[in-house]
Amino acid sequence: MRNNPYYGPEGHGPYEMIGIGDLDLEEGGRIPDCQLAVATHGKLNAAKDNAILVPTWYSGTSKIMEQVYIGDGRALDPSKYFIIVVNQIGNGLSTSPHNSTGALAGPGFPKVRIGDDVRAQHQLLTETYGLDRLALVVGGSMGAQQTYEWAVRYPEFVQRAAPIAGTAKFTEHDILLLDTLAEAITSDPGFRDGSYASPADVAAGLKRHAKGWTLCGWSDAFFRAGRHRAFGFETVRDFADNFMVGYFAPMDPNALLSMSWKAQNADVSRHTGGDLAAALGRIKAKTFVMPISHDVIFPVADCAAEQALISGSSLRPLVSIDGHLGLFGADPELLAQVDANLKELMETSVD
Ligand SMILES: CCOC(C)=O
Repeated sequence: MRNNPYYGPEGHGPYEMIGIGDLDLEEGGRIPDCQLAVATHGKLNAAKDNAILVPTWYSGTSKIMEQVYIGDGRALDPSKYFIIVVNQIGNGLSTSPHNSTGALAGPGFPKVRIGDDVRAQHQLLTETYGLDRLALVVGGSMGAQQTYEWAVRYPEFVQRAAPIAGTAKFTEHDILLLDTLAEAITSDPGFRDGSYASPADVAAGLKRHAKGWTLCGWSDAFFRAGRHRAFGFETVRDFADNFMVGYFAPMDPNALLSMSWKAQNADVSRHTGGDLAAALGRIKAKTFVMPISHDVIFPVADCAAEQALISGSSLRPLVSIDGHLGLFGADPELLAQVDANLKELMETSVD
């Protein structure tokens, strides 16, 4: 499926495409002429010390980060900071299965790791913007995985880190969860091992994928409180069959599967031969670990266990019955807690 119309500036702009040359991948593949879709907000100051990096999460793009987290008066305030939102490789805007050609197209797209994204982002920031540090790296879910990778891989570069609703090493439970969600797609005969002509051919698989995400992305309390009605849907099934199915239906299955594999294999202890404590011990950034109270994918306990291994860090649970997809910003109290913590973190001086 070439150039899925869902992934364009109309729905996700403005952003610019920035080439970083050939990207050799940790798994052995190579992306020739790798293109990153980048959205910036605000201006880089003369000292080049007001830059904030915001990576993107699974299924998301720079657009939702702009809509939900960035604005005058917010913690991520473009009038104070130069905010760089980089779309992860494989998310449909940056180099991805549907916009690649030849052997890389569709099912041929190579395995991309979190570390590949972070190395590509580091190259972008140093070459395009001339940065030698980041005031903050902040991201949700897979954005948190990239935040941890940044803080471990480039400890001198990252002054502050705010992983929201994510972990540095994906858990066994979560690996099984994403296997199940991926199989919901690949078990659709219309998927044809990734050689489908259009996402519409994989509608049944994407629908099952969406219903799985309905179960793990929100919380039982969210539905019990009738929060789905805030989205305009009377019943839980209506919310699942319309909002969630409608969300995933236009997306490229190979892009989703590329990001899913990436998420499953997120593990900063790759830097230290499997020693997670040693990897997290490398972090120099002032770190606020910010799980969401009712998140069933990245429970507070999983995030707290990692936070305990990061010197000088602070556990800042965000209370919201919305669960993991509280990230989408439907709970204003969650966003208020995010901003209060990020503002406090940004006021924390770093040597
Ligand atoms: C499992 C990763 O989920 C997101 C939303 O990134």
